[in-house]
This record gives sequence, C-alpha cells and structure tokens, in this order.
Amino acid sequence: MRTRVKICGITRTEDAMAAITAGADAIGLVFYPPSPRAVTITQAAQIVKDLPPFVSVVGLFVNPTQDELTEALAQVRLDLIQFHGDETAQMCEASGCPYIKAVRMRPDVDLLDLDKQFASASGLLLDSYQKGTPGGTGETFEWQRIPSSLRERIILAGGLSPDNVESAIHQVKPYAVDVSGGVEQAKGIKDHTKIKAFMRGVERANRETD
Ligand SMILES: O=C(O)c1ccccc1NCC(=O)[C@H](O)[C@H](O)COP(=O)(O)O
Repeated sequence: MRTRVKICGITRTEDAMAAITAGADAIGLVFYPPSPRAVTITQAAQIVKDLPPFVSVVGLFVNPTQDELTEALAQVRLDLIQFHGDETAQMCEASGCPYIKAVRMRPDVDLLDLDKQFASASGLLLDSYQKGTPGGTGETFEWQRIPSSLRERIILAGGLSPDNVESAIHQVKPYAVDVSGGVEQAKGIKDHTKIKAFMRGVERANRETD
C-alpha cells in the first residue's frame, strides 16, 4: 500500500498548497501557542477554507482542555485531532473527533501495550523523545524499536527529511510519514523545494516496494 504523507506545522496557505500540489495527503496545524509553528483559530480557519477538496486536516494539540477542543472544532474543519501531550485514551475519546495519539519514544515506551490502551485511535504517531520538549524536535529515534506487527498503525515522525525518508520507509514500512522541520526554511515557514524532494523520496520508496 502507498505510504501516506502528512506535512505538519503549516502556518500559511501557500505552504499548504505546495504540500498538496506535491502530493501530500494531509496537512497538520499546530494549536499549541508556545510553538513557533502555532496558528490561531482564525488563521487555521482561513488556511482550511482555501484548501481544495479531498485533503485531510489534522489539528495538533498538547494537553488541551475540552473547551479549547470544542472551540477549535466549531470553527475549523478538522478531520483528525493529533493529541501530542499526556492525554489518556478517555480524554482523547471525549473530543468526539477521530484522533491519532502521538507517542514520544522514551527508552521505556512499550508500544504493544500503548497500542492496546489507544485501540480507539486511528493510528499512533511516533515522535522522538527530548526532555522538556513536547514535539517537533527534528530528531530521529531508533526505528528498529517499532514492532513489525504494528506497521499498519504507525505514522512515522521525528527528524524525517528528504535525505532519510526513503530509507525510513524501507526500514519501517509505516502506514504514513509525518514531517515538519525537515521541509522548513525557518520555523513555521516551509521550503517548497524541500517538500518536493521529500515527496520524491516517498515516491521512490513506494515504487521500490511495489
Ligand atoms: O512542531 C511543533 O512545534 C510541535 C510542538 C509541540 C508538539 C508537537 C509539535 N510538532 C510535532 C510535529 O510537527 C510532527 O507531528 C512531528 O513530530 C514531526 O516533527 P519534525 O521532527 O520536526 O519533523
């Protein structure tokens, strides 16, 4: 099956369009004010309004309140929520929206157990662990830690770039890959040439595994 692609940390319509034109399946909008990639609800609503059909929109939150989620869901068409904090499965389910759960790959993470805990998630997004940083670290982790039985549930993230995405897909064979920093020219500003190069890497990997 073709590896899906999400480009995360979109803050501008032109970057969303560059991602989609290059073949990305989804864009990610960061609703976490301390992030340099954060968007307001008003900015997010405008970006989404400008999108063509058949593009998934993922809203990223870190330990949001139910009121914050309700407000964002009322004003922005979000297909999925990406919970990127310490949320429990119950909290994620309470949003009433399909969700993916980000897992920061601390040394003690038991992915098989987490997959059971978050059985209601549409997938598990695996990101690198860095103390004190909730995500978007730009670092990779040891991909061999991912059990092959979970491949179809995995969205591989953390430090992916045009240089390593082909090899990452070969090694992990995930359902999808997720990139933010690896296709930026500055935090929150995407580099359209890097987006195209990233997508070419994904396409090469997909062709080789056909
Ligand atoms: O991007 C952020 O600033 C951020 C802040 C807080 C939580 C998560 C954050 N980003 C996560 C992502 O953008 C992606 O889902 C993913 O982890 C890829 O990041 P990167 O390593 O930069 O490719």
